[in-house]
Amino acid sequence: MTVLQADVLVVGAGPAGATAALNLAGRHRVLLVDRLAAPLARIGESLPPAAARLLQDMGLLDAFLRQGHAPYHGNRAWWNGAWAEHHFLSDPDGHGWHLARGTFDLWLRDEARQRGAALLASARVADIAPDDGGWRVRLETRHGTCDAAARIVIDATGRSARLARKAGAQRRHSDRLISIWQYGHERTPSARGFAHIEACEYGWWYSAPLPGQRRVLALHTDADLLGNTSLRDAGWLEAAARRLPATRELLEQQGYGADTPALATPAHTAALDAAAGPGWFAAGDAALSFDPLSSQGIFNALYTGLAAAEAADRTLQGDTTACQQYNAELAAIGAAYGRHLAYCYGQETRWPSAPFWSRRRPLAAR
Ligand SMILES: Cc1cc2nc3c(=O)[nH]c(=O)nc-3n(C[C@H](O)[C@H](O)[C@H](O)COP(=O)(O)OP(=O)(O)OC[C@H]3O[C@@H](n4cnc5c(N)ncnc54)[C@H](O)[C@@H]3O)c2cc1C
Repeated sequence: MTVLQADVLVVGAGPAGATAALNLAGRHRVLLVDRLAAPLARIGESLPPAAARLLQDMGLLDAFLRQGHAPYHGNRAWWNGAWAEHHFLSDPDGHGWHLARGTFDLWLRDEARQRGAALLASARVADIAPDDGGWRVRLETRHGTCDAAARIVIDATGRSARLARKAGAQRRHSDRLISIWQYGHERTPSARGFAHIEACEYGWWYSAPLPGQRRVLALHTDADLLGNTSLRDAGWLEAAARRLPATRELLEQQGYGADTPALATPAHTAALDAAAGPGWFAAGDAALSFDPLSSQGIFNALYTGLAAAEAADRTLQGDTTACQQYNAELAAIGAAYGRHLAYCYGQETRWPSAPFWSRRRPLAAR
């Protein structure tokens, strides 16, 4: 059997994996593998302003700006019975972006390839085992099974954290949040470029304008709080959104009409007990998955993809401290995120005994 040889094998070509690969390519032999032929259309489109600095540092900003993503000027939230607005006008980095997500993910994947990473798409990792100081990985492709050998692996498989768990790391979930979402069109183009959020007794709603007069609408609630029949009714999500005072007003103003089926996707907070070990690093959602209320998931994927690339490079050069430092950095990011999230949920106090909100109250306040 042919064995593909690489210094670094990156599994998962989402934002984290593609970023890790493009930052290592040219310096090392990089193999980037993804089970999908091309990224899927998916929710997760609000990119905060600070991402511009990261993209600039990686030499990607000019190409990114040519892609026509919609400007994201801030958030408007109906939270605790009042409007809270956060404008990026005062942000030194300027505005953020509402991404055409498929275009963005595909472009990053392509950048990795152009910088010299070998891309193997439609290939799934079936097994991984330590081998000769590195790793041997079994890949299932459209043309059959093949093996890859690498000195370092980067797990960028998203929420499944497939490789890190195989390497012995444990993934800890903090809640059971899910998102039910769908796309639609809007008759009136969104002039303000704001993300909209509205809290309700069983969770919170989100909507954002997308390029091309499109809009995403989503409900975030705990999996056990969603009625069994909800998803079987095609019009349920939009009808429920139109019963909420602030979201109804937004959808009416924009002339929104849903035109895709509603899909459910996991959106819980989770983290690995270790984000790296001997010869492996986890980046993006694989290491730390964020509640979408934070709007930090893609930024975190870019940041940790870059950090994992740097740690892998140092390890290949014989630095034995890179793994430990990476773990410490990710633990600090996780702790800061946890404090910020608890603060945001703690600001909504209208339904203290509702399961969704009481589960999110700090232990000391219960
Ligand atoms: C409801 C919801 C809303 C969100 N909204 C936002 C938002 O507004 N802003 C924001 O910044 N973030 C948001 N996010 C989070 C954001 O989408 C993720 O944080 C981001 O996609 C993480 O990137 P990643 O590369 O780590 O993982 P992913 O994007 O999940 O990529 C993982 C890749 O690994 C591949 N893969 C998985 N297993 C294997 C395998 N065994 N073999 C080969 N390939 C494999 C997959 O095909 C995929 O391409 C949201 C998330 C959810 C759930």
